[in-house]
Amino acid sequence: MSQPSSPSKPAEPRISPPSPPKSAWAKFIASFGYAFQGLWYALSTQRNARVHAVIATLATVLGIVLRISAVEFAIIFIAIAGVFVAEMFNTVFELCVDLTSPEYHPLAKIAKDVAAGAVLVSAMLAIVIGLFIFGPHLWLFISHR
Ligand SMILES: Nc1ncnc2c1ncn2[C@@H]1O[C@H](COP(=O)(O)OP(=O)(O)OP(=O)(O)O)[C@@H](O)[C@H]1O
Repeated sequence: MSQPSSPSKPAEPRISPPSPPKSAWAKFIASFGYAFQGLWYALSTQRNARVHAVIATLATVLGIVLRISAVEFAIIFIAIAGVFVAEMFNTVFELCVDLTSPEYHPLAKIAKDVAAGAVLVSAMLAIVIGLFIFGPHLWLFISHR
């Protein structure tokens, strides 16, 4: 088992402590703000999340160019969201592990590796879905040229 030379240090979040919102509405609105801060943290610190964002944009443009159906778009968006959600939970696990086990620990390794494996499963499923949806459209597009 190879040990990391120094376990990864999570990027310090540049998020100032929230001041407690007053009304129920203010709390509700603030919760959206916190969620967007989390989304921005994942996109700005995780290279894989940015790669997923680029692939998701390309898949959407390809869907428009190939005029895939609404149902096919819905399936593509579900696949895209699945990969993003897996990547964000992977980030959560990495941060929790780094917080609780900054030194090397076999269980920390397993936790991080399993979380990364979940992202891999969702990405492989997205590739299969992409092949099933775009494959026939691309075939028609190419064969009619
Ligand atoms: N505290 C630790 N104890 C044991 N092994 C660790 C520890 N931290 C990291 N590792 C091992 O190193 C690997 C890489 O860890 P790291 O935190 O850099 O994840 P990563 O997938 O490279 O992160 P990112 O998605 O941010 O690039 C983990 O999958 C795990 O095998």
